Amino acid sequence: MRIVSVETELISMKLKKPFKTALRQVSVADALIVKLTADTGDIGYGSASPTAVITGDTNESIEGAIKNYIAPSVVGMDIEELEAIMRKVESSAVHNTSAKAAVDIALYDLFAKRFNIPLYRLFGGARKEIESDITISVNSPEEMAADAINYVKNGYKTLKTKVGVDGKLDIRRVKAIRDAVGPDVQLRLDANQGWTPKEAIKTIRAMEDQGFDIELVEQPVKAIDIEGLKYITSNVETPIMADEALFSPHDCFILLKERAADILNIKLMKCGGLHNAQKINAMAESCGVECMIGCMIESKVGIAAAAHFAGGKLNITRADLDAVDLIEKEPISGGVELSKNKLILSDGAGLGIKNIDFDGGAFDE
Ligand SMILES: C[C@H](N)C(=O)N[C@@H](CCC(=O)O)C(=O)O
Ligand SMILES: [Mg+2]
Repeated sequence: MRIVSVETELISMKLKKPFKTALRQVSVADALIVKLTADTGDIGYGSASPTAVITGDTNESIEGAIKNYIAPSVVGMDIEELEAIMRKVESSAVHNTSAKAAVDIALYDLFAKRFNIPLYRLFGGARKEIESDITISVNSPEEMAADAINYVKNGYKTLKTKVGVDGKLDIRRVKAIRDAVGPDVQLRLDANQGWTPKEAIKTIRAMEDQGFDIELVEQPVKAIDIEGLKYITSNVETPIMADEALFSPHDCFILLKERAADILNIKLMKCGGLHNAQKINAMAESCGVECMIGCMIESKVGIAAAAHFAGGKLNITRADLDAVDLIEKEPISGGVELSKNKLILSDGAGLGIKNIDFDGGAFDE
């Protein structure tokens, strides 16, 4: 099964409500869909999302990297030589992790189709239902509490609360949510690099003292500040998760060696796809560190790939794959179906994507 062409198409999907973090605000989810076609007519789908404030990748850079660097390195290759193809993708350009992830996902979709099995079974077949949290954008304490109540009504048991915009106000935000939802809902926080190390320790300790019962805090400080991250991890009781500090398998090695975080957040757009995600998860597991699978504001193709990965691996103990529930009108069918707070994986071959609607047409299986 040889790869004969690589096509890309941009889709823009309106969000149900603006998504706001300490780093950015966005109302539309853009995704560059990749379609790999093999000489047998089989198709592999992938997807990349531009999150310039985190990965540095934009729609234009993703499209350019795929067209001019990554696609020429995979066309003509036999999908059964997956390891060799991955080396080519990796060495086609440095960085550009979102573009690499899109092609990597499409390659794994095609590879699993070649052997006619669902992708999660290829990764280990641990489970076919993944429970996700849902994100509460950073807003006023009152608006965040109202959002929290709605999400709990819709079946969510874990709320990922965005903070990182003023430590003192963040305490009021989290208090309002805890008071609104009661003690049985799990709360995790994501500061998206918004605090200094000292502010993080002060804020997290205050939340501990007030009994907010926080499951974990994600990326409290700047991505490059590994010492600061380690300082926080060693000085609070609440578990700390690395997100923007973890892109590559090498970043994972440093975080594990330094014991800078308690838990790791793997995202395909940061690490360059499923190939590196497996390396990161294996390294973490061998050091006794659990991983969460996360996402950007992504298409259902990217979410399906991440969910299939989580479905294969027992060391992925948490999922933040809520983008699929933030989009107003879903243009993609198959891959994964949302049932309240659970993602149910497709048993079709590969990702199980059935159809992708674009404004002017469709990619059909
Ligand atoms: C969407 C997901 N719940 C999430 O919060 N992801 C990122 C931010 C992604 C973005 O800005 O698109 C995270 O920091 O965990
Ligand atoms: Mg995060």
